[in-house]
Amino acid sequence: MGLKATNITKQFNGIDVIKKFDFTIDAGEIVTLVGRSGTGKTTLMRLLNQLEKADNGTIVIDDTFLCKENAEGKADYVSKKEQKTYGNQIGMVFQDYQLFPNLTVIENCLEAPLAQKLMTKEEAVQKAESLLQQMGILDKRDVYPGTLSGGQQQRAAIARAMMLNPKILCFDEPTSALDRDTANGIGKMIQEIASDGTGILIVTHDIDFAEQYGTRSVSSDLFIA
Ligand SMILES: Nc1ncnc2c1ncn2[C@@H]1O[C@H](COP(=O)(O)OP(=O)(O)OP(=O)(O)O)[C@@H](O)[C@H]1O
Repeated sequence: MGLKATNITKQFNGIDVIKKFDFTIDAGEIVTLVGRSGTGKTTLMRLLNQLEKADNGTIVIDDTFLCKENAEGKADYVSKKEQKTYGNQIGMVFQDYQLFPNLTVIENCLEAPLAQKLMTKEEAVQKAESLLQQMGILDKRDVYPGTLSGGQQQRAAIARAMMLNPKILCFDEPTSALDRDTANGIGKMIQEIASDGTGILIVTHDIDFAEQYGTRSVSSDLFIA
């Protein structure tokens, strides 16, 4: 069980960035996506997180499809409602974290589940507090993101991304703005999350980090092989 992307093709301006590529993330594994600059790592992560659309192929998490390859090989996207269901199975932590600056840390966590009416306020607060505790920043629950260090913002972004218990959690360059000690703290946190069965995808240029914390590495040099 986990994420399965099959026969994925993505072009920009008629040029293949990803061509007929198969990719999986199993429950509990930490897949690191490494490779030269401009080879499509971020593009693949954006496809899985609905920020770009695949031209061809199938993307599914467990039994929840985002798109299915049709008879002509094109990616047929499911309805908007079903896309939302898929979206709740996957979370993303952005390189610049993208926390809402005008909301406190806990309000950042509450936003998606309450906007989608997926939890009561009490349930959401309880879940957010427990995640902030796990991330070691419960004392920061009522402050604004701008007052946090980079590592603390990363932890707040992870808590927010985990509010809906995603089966897959993606990180774009999680260590790029962090010193080595802070990066190791995040690496251990990621291992802890994976040990509960969440599948992890990490796009990174940090080879040491990938080797230390990844359980499997995929090279984007293969995307158009
Ligand atoms: N929205 C877009 N429109 C046009 N071209 C794009 C778009 N997004 C990405 N590209 C192109 O797709 C290619 C792959 O970009 P991508 O950012 O996925 O690579 P990457 O491997 O993540 O690079 P880096 O390691 O530098 O972050 C690049 O040539 C890029 O210019």
